[in-house]
This record gives sequence, C-alpha cells and structure tokens, in this order.
Amino acid sequence: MKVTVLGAAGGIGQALSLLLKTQLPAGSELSLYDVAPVVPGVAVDLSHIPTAVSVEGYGKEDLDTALAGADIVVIPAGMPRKPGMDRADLFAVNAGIIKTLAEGIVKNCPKALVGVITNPVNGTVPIVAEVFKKAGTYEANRVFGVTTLDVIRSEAFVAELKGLNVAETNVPVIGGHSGTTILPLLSQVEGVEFSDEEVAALTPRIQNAGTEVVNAKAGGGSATLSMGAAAARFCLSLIKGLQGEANVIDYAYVEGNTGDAQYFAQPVRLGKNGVEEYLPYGELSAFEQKAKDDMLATLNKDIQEGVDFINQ
Ligand SMILES: NC(=O)c1ccc[n+]([C@@H]2O[C@H](COP(=O)([O-])OP(=O)(O)OC[C@H]3O[C@@H](n4cnc5c(N)ncnc54)[C@H](O)[C@@H]3O)[C@@H](O)[C@H]2O)c1
Ligand SMILES: O=C(O)C[C@H](O)C(=O)O
Repeated sequence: MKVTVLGAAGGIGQALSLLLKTQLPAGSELSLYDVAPVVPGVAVDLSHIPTAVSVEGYGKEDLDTALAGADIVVIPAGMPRKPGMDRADLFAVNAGIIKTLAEGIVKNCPKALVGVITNPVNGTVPIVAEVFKKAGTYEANRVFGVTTLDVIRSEAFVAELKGLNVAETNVPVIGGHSGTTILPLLSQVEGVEFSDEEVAALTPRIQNAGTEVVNAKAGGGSATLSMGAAAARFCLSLIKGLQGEANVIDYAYVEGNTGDAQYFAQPVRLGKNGVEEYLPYGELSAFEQKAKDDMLATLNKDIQEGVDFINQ
C-alpha cells in the first residue's frame, strides 16, 4: 500500500503523516510531498519511529516520483484561513494548487483513491473531478472530499452534551464543508433525544467549529491536529476497503446519488474500488429538511465555481 500526502510539511500534513507512520499496515510506503524545503526533514524525523512503514520525502521538483504508483493520495496542500475569512476566500489561492496536483495524479497514479482536504472543499473536489474528466480518467467512486472532521466534531460535542461514551457515539453529517452546508443529522443519533433548543444550539456550533478554532488560533491557522486525526481515520477506512474488509461505511463529499447537489456528503460503503455503494442518508427531521433546502443554493454556487475554474 502506497499512501502519498501532498502538502505533508504543513500543519495537517505533519499530524496526518505522524498518524499514518504509526497506523498504516506493516509494509506500507508513506510518500511525503511538499513545496516547502523542510519536507525531506519531516520524512527523516518520521523514519526514526520504529514501525514497518517506510517514509520518503519529496520536494517541489519531485511530484511525479512522490505520486508514482500511489494507491491513496491525500491532499492537505494549500493556504488555511485567518480570522475574518470564509473558506470561500481561499479559492483564489488554493484552486490553482489543487489543479496542478490533480494533473500530477492523472499523470502518475490515475487509479488512486483521492481524498481532498484543501479548502474550500465544496469547490476543490469539483476541480479535481473536472481535471480527471478532461483527461478521461475520472471515476466518481475514487474521488472524495474529506468531511470526517465534521463527523468527529459532532461525535465529540454530542457525547459531551449528553454524557455518552464517545467511542460509541455516531453522528451522520451530510451536505458540504462550510458554514450552513455542513448538516449534522442529530435526529438520527441513536439512543438519545435532543430538545428543539439543543438542536438549535448544537447545529450552528458544529457548523462553526472550524471558525472556533481559527479564532482561537488568532491568525496562526486553522484546525490541524483534529484534522490530522480525522484524515487518518478516513484514510484507514479507505485502506480497509481496499483490503476487502466488509461493511466499511463512512461519510464523504462525493459525486453521489442523493439528487440534492452534484457533490454532496453522504454515507458510502468503501471497497476495493473506493465507493462500492452510495447509501441513503435516511429520513430528516423538519428542522434538517429546512436546513438542507436553505443551504443548497450556497453549495451549488461553490460547486459551480470549481467546475468553471477548469472549464472557462
Ligand atoms: N477539509 C477539512 O475539514 C479541513 C480542515 C482543516 C483545514 N483544511 C484546509 O487544509 C489546507 C491546509 O491547512 P494547513 O493548516 O495544513 O495549512 P499549512 O499552511 O500549515 O500547510 C499547507 C502546506 O501546503 C503546502 N503547499 C502549498 N502549495 C503546495 C503545492 N503546490 N504542493 C504541495 N504542497 C503545497 C505548504 O508548503 C504547506 O506546507 C487549508 O486549505 C485548510 O483550509 C481543511
Ligand atoms: O475552518 C477552516 O478553515 C478549516 C477547516 O475547514 C475546519 O473545518 O476546521
């Protein structure tokens, strides 16, 4: 199993790479790429951790080697938010970065499963898909926007509020990855009831959790450690699927089949080819139905911006 991290020297990249070095199956290859000159040092640092996972670091000119033969590519490359910015404000800088990296994937590992972390996810995933479509290599089942951070935050906040065992708390989160497009389905959390007031308070808390971190870091970036944990969890789900494990189900932002928007986070069953089955997200409460209807215009606009970036 070869896993390539693009943007591996950044805040997320380093946290994710550390977790992958310690958690990937024995015999895996971890390939770290970044334009920052520190990346070979990050690889040397990680290589001193005694696990059966080999690590190589690749700098700016070595994208092809970093990607060659990768089974999974995870992309946290690009600029994070500062206080006062929306994720959409990152599009101008990050769209070009994602396009270049997607072109590298087309050239070197067109069959890889690709997990996009770079914001704005609502628009960067369509960019990757459009680059692949243009090259004739697109398979919707292999391209994912990583929305696992919304899921783990929801698990943490719900378990804290309700005094649940967090390891057994599951919260579906659908839609996109910014503001109101993030839609936690609190009505579907098993074994617990929420009052209308709790739903009205917890839903925006989950939707604004990224901003909570951005403001707390006060100009020092956005979530990196929780995102590293989320990305590692998603990556390990992809690997379980690739290895043929049954019933690997996760939520991700995909070009799926909900009919809500072209790209939409929904539950998927993972397997040897990425998504094996697109699963329904089930029944929504009246609150969730309205929240979904209200956010679709924003999500569709974000998606169109990504599509247009490649086609206009
Ligand atoms: N999907 C999510 O839930 C989620 C969560 C947190 C952050 N993010 C996003 O992830 C991205 C990275 O955040 P971060 O905190 O790690 O930022 P960071 O600035 O710490 O790291 C970004 C890294 O990307 C590298 N980079 C820039 N251009 C590159 C290129 N062309 N090729 C390879 N590497 C390149 C930089 O050198 C840097 O090391 C941001 O866009 C952020 O908004 C997404
Ligand atoms: O909020 C951000 O800008 C980063 C990320 O999307 C998050 O949800 O933490």
